[in-house]
Amino acid sequence: MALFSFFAGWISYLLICLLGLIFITFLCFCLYIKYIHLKYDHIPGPPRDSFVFGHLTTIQREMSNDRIVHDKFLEWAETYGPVYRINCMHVVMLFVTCPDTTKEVLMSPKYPKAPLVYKRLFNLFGQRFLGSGLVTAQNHDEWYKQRRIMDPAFSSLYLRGQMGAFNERAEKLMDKLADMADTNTAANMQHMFDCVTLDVITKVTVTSCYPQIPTLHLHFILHFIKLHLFEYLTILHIQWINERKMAVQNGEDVPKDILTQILKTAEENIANDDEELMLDNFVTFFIAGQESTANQLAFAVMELGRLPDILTKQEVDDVIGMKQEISFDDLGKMTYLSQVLKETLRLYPTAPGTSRFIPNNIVINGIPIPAGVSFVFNSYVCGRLDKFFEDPLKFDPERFHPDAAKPYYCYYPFSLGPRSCLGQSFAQMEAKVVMAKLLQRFDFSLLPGQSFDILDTGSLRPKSGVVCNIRHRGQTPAD
Ligand code: HEM
Repeated sequence: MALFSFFAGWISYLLICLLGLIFITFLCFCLYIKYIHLKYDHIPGPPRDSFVFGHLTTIQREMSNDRIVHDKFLEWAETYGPVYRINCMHVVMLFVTCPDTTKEVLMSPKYPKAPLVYKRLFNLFGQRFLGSGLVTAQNHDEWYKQRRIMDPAFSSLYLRGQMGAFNERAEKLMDKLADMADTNTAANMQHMFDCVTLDVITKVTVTSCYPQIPTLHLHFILHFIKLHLFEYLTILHIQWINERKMAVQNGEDVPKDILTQILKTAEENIANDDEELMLDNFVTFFIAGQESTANQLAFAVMELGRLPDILTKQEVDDVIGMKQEISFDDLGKMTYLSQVLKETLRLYPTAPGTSRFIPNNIVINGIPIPAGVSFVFNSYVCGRLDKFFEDPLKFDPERFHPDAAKPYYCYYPFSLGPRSCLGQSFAQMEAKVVMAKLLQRFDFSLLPGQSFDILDTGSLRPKSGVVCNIRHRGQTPAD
């Protein structure tokens, strides 16, 4: 009995100590939050939901209520101006729409990507995801080394050489659409574009290994990728990487494709994690190279389906007529189609923003910003602010007419500066080839009753899937 009371006494004593410790830790954390509030509260921003959680409750409510959180960020930008503050516990994020600050920060290598955001992409669901690949690399020197090596695979010369791949893969999609037109089957265009962009990135990344792929069904791959992304990519990529390494070792003539460049990034990596870096970049290119372009195409078809008065067909007919093989020079001549694609990304920036860590004091519009904070540059918000784009919700490709004034640091769907999208030209060439062939061959109309809402899964995509009736050009609906 005495032994029991002795232990019970000790356990209660330990519990009291533990509770005391938790209380003191919480108190210190609250004091730190208070200090952060005092440091940044002179910056305008919406009222906090609570002292500890800051604006997290509102943000989570927006996300869970099937709305897109970027509309809330837009509402706050309209209310609080070119820089406003968001608190998430002890973290402060500043949403910046001031063009001069956007220029100063994004165009400079001095401001690294915000660790808070990009460290989350290192792993996903406990698995290594983008790791230290190009999008997520934090250290400037390590990133620069990778970027320098990857650049040649995205040079204009190399991309010209990829026109065959873009044409061939887009042609496969057209065949599928022709079947659907013949059988009067509605097409989920988002799904169609998901397949074609996966097909293209696979073909272009691993030119020589590619013949193995057609045996796999692309729809199946897409589903599988979504469920078991990392495992799938890892197995496939290790196989491709090993085959290419062997080819290099045997002195074979290897293509200068993305895979060869990825192998080089690892060769030059001083840290000894070269295998991991290769896989990181492989996953990075598959993710970055597939979804955002597919979503852009789907949004473009959605808007063209909504607004049949936007006439893209005449230009396509004039430039490519009946020919199947679109050339690099043809792409440059389809300027109106470029305007349509640019306007699509203004309203629907499929990768909606970027962020930077600010290690020094800075002033925005006369407001002093103390060092140690992250800036968020949100292209969805900028693209929909009427101070930058008049009547912003109107889809109007004339905004990007070659003679129109260029938007000044308020339009950046591919980000800006040294960390801007490496695949921008690749993506827009691919999108143009697919759209030009689609407009050349088919008329499409949206199935009635679909919403035009946006689904935010990190990248933005049309919620409805953009389901269309497809007809051969000139065929009347009753044919
Ligand atoms: C419509 C299509 C695309 C859009 C809207 C887009 C948008 C972006 C944006 C906004 C960033 C900056 C991300 C950030 O700062 O967090 C980025 C980076 C990047 N994108 Fe894209 N992208 C597209 C297509 C592609 C394609 C097709 C590829 C490759 C084949 C690609 C490869 C990359 C890479 C490697 C980076 C990281 C660049 C670096 O930090 O050096 N993207 N992209």
